Amino acid sequence: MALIDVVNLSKAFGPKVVLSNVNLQVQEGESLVVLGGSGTGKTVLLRNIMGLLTPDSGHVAVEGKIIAQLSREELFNVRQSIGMCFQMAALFDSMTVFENVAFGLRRHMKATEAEIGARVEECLTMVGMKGTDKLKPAELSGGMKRRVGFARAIALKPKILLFDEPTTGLDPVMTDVIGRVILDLKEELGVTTITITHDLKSAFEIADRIALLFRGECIACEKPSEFKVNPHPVIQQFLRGDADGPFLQDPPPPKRKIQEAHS
Ligand SMILES: Nc1ncnc2c1ncn2[C@@H]1O[C@H](COP(=O)(O)OP(=O)(O)OP(=O)(O)O)[C@@H](O)[C@H]1O
Repeated sequence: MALIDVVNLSKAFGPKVVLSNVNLQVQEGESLVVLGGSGTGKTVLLRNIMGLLTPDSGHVAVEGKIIAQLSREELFNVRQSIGMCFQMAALFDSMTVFENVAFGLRRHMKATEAEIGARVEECLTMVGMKGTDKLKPAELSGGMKRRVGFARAIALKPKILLFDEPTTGLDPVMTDVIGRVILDLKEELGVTTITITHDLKSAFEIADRIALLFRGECIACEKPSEFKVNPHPVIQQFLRGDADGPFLQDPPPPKRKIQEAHS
């Protein structure tokens, strides 16, 4: 049985169909990377997995439990097993790094201050942020903020980690650092991960399998080596990062000659 099972998932907002019959299975310990153009429903997929959105049809099951059918208490328990790493880290600006990482522990665990302190230090060490506990988010770089967000997400020892565009806005070197941190977390903690990214280099490093969403449908979900050579024109255009091809709904502006562009 897959740990995360997305079955014929469809979701629309008014007339806008965002996800249409999406099927994805993620096995325990596996790392799935979800690619897709802007606005193709990648975040909507994660929000359905977390039970923050309800499918119009189809379902998401986590450990065999259909998310949309759970009671509040059951959903709360399933969410405890999922660590969410939000786009741009989403830290509480008024709190220190320590308080940000301790936040979930204080709310969900009956632990002494010493136990909380030890767990916060352990999590910060795991993401290479030891010694930053007294800093405020404003004092951190973008990459450091993401790592603190990861530390907060792993604090409650989740079985599943969801990363929503963990490298957006970071330079290529920091993007690589974040990719390595995700790999380390997966290996050290044995967690199952779903990562949404636009960064192909990290995608190929992190993924056991890569899925591509296109116009609401999942058009591929396969090993990186298979994905790379999949002849589907949308996949090949996405890999090339080329404006010409079937990927864009509207045709791209015509290519101008270099001379014209500089005149
Ligand atoms: N709660 C909502 N109400 C109405 N429309 C929504 C809602 N959530 C998402 N959408 C729409 O669904 C579409 C897909 O959004 P989503 O955030 O999943 O895209 P994405 O693939 O994650 O894009 P990006 O890569 O740009 O972050 C968008 O057009 C968005 O406006």
